[in-house]
Amino acid sequence: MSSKSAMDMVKEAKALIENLSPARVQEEMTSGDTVLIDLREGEELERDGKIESSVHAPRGMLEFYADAALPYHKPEFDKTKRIILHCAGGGRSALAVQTLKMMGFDNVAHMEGGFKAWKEAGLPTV
Ligand SMILES: O=S(=O)([O-])[S-]
Repeated sequence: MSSKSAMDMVKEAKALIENLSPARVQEEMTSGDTVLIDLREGEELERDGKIESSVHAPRGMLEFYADAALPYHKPEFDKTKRIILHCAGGGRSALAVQTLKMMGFDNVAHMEGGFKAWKEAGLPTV
């Protein structure tokens, strides 16, 4: 079996998913019915800050947070809502979009470039 690098997997994922600019994410957030999920680790949020309206759900638990049949389920993982994922640089979130799609989330996208791109665009953090 041939093996793939992490970056091969991210590249393949990005070709199949919705990649949103930080400006587009901000725009969608003002519409009210969009959930922004931050997949970074707690230490990253403490060190670098966060986007105010985001919900923290570290990627390691993603499948368990997203599965409504499990006690770990987080209500923000709602298949009827628009969900946008972000991480630090857009790699983890691209892979996570694919995972959520496999789990039946149809309206899910990620922020290209992640929190770094959001900050570089001069958008607000807390
Ligand atoms: O997954 S990452 O792009 O934040 S390193």
